[in-house]
Amino acid sequence: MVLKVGVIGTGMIGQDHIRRLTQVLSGVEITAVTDIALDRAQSAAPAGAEVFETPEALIASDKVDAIVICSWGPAHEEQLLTAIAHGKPVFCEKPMVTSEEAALRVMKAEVAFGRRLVQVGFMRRFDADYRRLKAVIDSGTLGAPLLYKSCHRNASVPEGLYTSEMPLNDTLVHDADISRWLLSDEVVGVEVRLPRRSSKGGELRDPHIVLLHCASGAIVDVEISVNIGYGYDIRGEVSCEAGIAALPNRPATVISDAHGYRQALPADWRERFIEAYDQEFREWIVAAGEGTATGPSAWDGYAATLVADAALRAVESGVLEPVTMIEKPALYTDGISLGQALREENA
Ligand SMILES: NC(=O)C1=CN([C@@H]2O[C@H](COP(=O)(O)OP(=O)(O)OC[C@H]3O[C@@H](n4cnc5c(N)ncnc54)[C@H](O)[C@@H]3O)[C@@H](O)[C@H]2O)C=CC1
Ligand SMILES: O=C1[C@@H](O)[C@H](O)[C@@H](O)[C@H](O)[C@H]1O
Repeated sequence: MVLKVGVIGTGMIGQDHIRRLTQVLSGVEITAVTDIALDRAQSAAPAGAEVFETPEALIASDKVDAIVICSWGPAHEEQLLTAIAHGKPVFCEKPMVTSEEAALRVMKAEVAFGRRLVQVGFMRRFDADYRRLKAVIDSGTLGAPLLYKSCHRNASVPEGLYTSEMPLNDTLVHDADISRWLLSDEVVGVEVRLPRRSSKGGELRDPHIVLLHCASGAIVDVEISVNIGYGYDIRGEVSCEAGIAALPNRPATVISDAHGYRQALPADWRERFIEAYDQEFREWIVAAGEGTATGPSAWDGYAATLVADAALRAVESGVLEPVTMIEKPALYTDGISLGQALREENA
């Protein structure tokens, strides 16, 4: 069976996902696209795909079995709710939504539907290096994880379009999600420290140091730098009781010249995570073909949204801001996490 997919939002990542769904992966066909900029949808539409004027019309169409949302974060909620109302599996780029209330509405709709339909685009979980790092931590050979350092450095962001909230509600969400997943923990509090402001990026608040306090007591130390200039540099190192486990540097040709030994860095997320996005969609196509979703869920989207909200509050307050989650609905229960186990043990 070939999965018929409609894509909403044909900007940078929408076009990259259209490329992988048409040129790289099998078992899938793009039958529909839409964008508020209709001319962009028209030029991005693969041969044979219909260009719809609205997301609602695309989602309702019988040409579409499943949806891929690549519009801007604030537009995601309405598009997710429409897809759920039609009972169609939906892949939604991060951030799932941009407020706690919106995340609760999406989960409520999915829970009422009674089956998982939503997969959120936290592609790091599909990256082979992150998967190997998690396997080491889960094996327990290094003992309990105590600290995780996560460096998230973008070469540049578009001046004016990328606002001072976005390092926290658009970029940090990846670190929040990967930390919860790697450490099998939950974030219970967030602090933010603002170092000297980078002169690149005008009025943009950059960089940020964010401390995520986890239920187990582990602390995650995140550097978000969005105008680092030299490339897209993603690092991660977990300090455990009996050793350290770290992401390797990406393999690249070693150049020797008058400047010494060098290895190229990826330019941006498309290059660094190319295989991760491919794998994320491979797994999505299988689940969506069965009328459901696996991988990062609406619950994970909710958890990351709470961290972003707390981080934005922490910038204003300068103190540790608590993160309080609702009880996990049974739809999202996939075994007890380490954080939950420790909380119960300490109760
Ligand atoms: N997982 C990842 O690594 C990445 C995720 N993203 C996420 O993907 C989303 C899109 O990001 P980009 O492609 O970089 O942005 P972009 O600005 O290049 O593209 C967004 C597109 O969505 C369209 N759009 C916005 N609102 C719409 C609506 N209500 N209905 C239909 N179309 C609408 C815009 O006209 C634009 O063409 C964002 O949520 C972003 O955070 C982006 C880059 C990497
Ligand atoms: O999701 C992404 C972008 O939207 C975001 O702006 C970048 O900071 C991230 O590194 C990238 O993965």
